[in-house]
Amino acid sequence: MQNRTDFTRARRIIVKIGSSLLTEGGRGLDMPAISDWVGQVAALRHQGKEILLVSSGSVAEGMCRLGWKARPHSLHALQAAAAVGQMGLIQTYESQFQRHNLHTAQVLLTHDDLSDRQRYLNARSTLLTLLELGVVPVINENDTVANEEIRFGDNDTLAALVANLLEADLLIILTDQKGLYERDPTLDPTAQLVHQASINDARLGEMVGESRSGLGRGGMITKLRAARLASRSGTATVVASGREANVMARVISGEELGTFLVPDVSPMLARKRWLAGQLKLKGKLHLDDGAARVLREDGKSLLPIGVTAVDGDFHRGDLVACVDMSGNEVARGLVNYGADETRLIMRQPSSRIEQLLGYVDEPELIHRDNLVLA
Ligand SMILES: Nc1ncnc2c1ncn2[C@@H]1O[C@H](COP(=O)(O)OP(=O)(O)O)[C@@H](O)[C@H]1O
Ligand SMILES: N[C@@H](CCC(=O)OP(=O)(O)O)C(=O)O
Repeated sequence: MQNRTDFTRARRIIVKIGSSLLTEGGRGLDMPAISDWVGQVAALRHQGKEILLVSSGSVAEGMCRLGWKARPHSLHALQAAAAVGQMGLIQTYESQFQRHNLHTAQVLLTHDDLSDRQRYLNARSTLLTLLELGVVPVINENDTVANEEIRFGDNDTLAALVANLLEADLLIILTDQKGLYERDPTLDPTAQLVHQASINDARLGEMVGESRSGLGRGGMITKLRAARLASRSGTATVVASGREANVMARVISGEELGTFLVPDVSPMLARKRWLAGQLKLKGKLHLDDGAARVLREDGKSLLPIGVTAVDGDFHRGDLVACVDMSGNEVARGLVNYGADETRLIMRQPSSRIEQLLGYVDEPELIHRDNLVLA
């Protein structure tokens, strides 16, 4: 997505709503505002868009419920506030989405969940299943177990990691400013809004500053970093004001709102780079002619029935090569079953996986989204 007009084609969209917006100056959740954003998400969902909300606000709401005036410094006090506040946050979203006949799901993640290969696949499958079911996932950091993160409280990064996890088309970061300005507008009211910039533009780093609201955490620094991270999966980022009327649909329609941080690669190239770059091959799957053909020609997922032999010792989430009957590499990808399990289910239809293993993770051995052709 290199132009705003491309956003009309965006199908999978992450919307991040920051603490600075969600809480009315520390006086608890801003219910009318939340009701409005939920209405916007619901309208997009009813149009067939897949929307995931990354919502902050647990610490701020917890502080309000506990009657605390200042953000505590102790990690455990922050974690306690987050645990109390998350209840209010999720209750609010659930009741608001119910009015639009939509189910929500609470998903609490830590950064570790997304760097561990196995948990990465689990999180991905769960979120994709929720989207297929028409549910709107409401994601926040799992503050009860996160330690460093809560101190920096950075849901911008979490939203970018979710964009990577699901190869989202678009990440919309809603905050209390109209976008990214040349300088912090709360310090310099004459600063101009940046409408569009490449995420590689080195000048951006000099423009962004920290949060000064006392509620938000990362300021624009983490938003810029998040946009760079999101671009690794080819995801485009727009930073815009959550107070702008009907902001989500207007951004998606291509209207020039906020700051568009243009990614430098296409999603496909990004995925290839990612698979090629950070992972070591852990094993090899030998494919029969039919499987090699559907992978090469139809871009299909690899099913166990097309595998004739397995080399190596690998686990769910590891990178493996797929070779044809002459030993030529067809593709490589992240495997859904470990080597021993794969040996049990190879040459078998997916319908037999449960009978053979006692459970089913996925019907595919490698999902096409996790597969890159050689
Ligand atoms: N160049 C900039 N443009 C806009 N805002 C900036 C910039 N530099 C720093 N900021 C600060 O970032 C704040 C938004 O970040 P933050 O408070 O963390 O919000 P959120 O809770 O939405 O993540 C703004 O209110 C502003 O003070
Ligand atoms: N998980 C914390 C995160 C706070 C946070 O990241 O805030 P921000 O990115 O400034 O919106 C919470 O819900 O309060």
